[in-house]
Amino acid sequence: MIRIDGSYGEGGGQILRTAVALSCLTGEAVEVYNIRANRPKPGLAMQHLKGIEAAKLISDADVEGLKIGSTRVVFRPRKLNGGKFRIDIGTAGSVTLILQTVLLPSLAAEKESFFEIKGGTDVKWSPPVDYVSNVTLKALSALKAGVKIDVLARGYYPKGGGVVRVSVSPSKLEGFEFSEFDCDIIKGISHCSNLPAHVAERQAKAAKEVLESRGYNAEISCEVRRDFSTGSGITLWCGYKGGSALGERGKRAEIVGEEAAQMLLKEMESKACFDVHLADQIMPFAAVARGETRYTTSEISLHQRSNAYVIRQFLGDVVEFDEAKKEVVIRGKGLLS
Ligand SMILES: Nc1ncnc2c1ncn2[C@@H]1O[C@H](COP(=O)(O)OP(=O)(O)OP(=O)(O)O)[C@@H](O)[C@H]1O
Repeated sequence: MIRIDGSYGEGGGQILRTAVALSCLTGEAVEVYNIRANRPKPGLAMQHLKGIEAAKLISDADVEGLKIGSTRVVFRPRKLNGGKFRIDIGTAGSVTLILQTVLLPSLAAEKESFFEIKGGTDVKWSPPVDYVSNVTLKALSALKAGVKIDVLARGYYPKGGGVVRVSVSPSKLEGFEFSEFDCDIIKGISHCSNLPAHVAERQAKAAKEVLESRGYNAEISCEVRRDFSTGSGITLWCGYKGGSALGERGKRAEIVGEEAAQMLLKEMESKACFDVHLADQIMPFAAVARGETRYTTSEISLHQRSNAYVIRQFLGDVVEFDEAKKEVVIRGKGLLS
């Protein structure tokens, strides 16, 4: 059985998600201990628990330690299944972090998979759903992954209730060399629910002004909704880079727009091809693809290092960091060919 130290690197939820995803895909049982040891409340939180439950569902796994606060989990997958799955996180836990657990193994299932996931679509410390649709999936489609995401409702903190439908086709992933960064036009979505339309409009206008003042063209659409939860946010992207921000009570819409624009601009200042987040998200996919994947990143983060650690336990030394060039080279094992 593969053993993973959950306190490695940033010691957060990422190690657990990558470990469980690779366990489902390879069929190898895994034990993860010291789970989220470096977090103020160590062990499984609801979002992590739901991610493991989702992985259990698609792989018919036998799981030990599946409860809130648990710092050790043993996951023994049986057989990967395609089909229809419904996952209700119950809170505003991130739907995109659930996807980080189930997407990779579902690409290896014999049949197509359809997920309906209910929770937070735009919540702190996780990729906004528009980032996944427009940045993560753009990179995954270069690796030939067949994934489609539809957002039916948005879910914000604290009520959640956002709904996404995701279809995943069995795919033979291939490595890809991502070249230098190139940005023609910045795109974006500014959204709000149960708030006046001017909230989304002001977020978009403020972001556009910042981006245009730096010489970029920006096309930002507005989405004004009446969903179950109340909130707002904006996600911007260009090439393989993104920037986003969320509204909060007492925070002016203009500040939200400016924050997202500044986050994207900071990434665009670097000549790297990927932003720091995409650079960790793509690693497990590239590691199982056939052939080599290469990209530069604005930063070699702890999340990337801990993903490399987990990948090494399952697949050997396939990830290499060139610290000077800030380049990640992944020699894929061709498990999906
Ligand atoms: N603004 C953002 N845009 C895109 N991706 C993001 C953003 N913020 C976080 N992410 C991604 O979300 C994931 C978060 O992983 P992390 O381990 O921090 O989360 P977690 O499960 O909530 O863990 P913990 O609570 O233990 O920190 C990473 O893949 C990271 O790249």
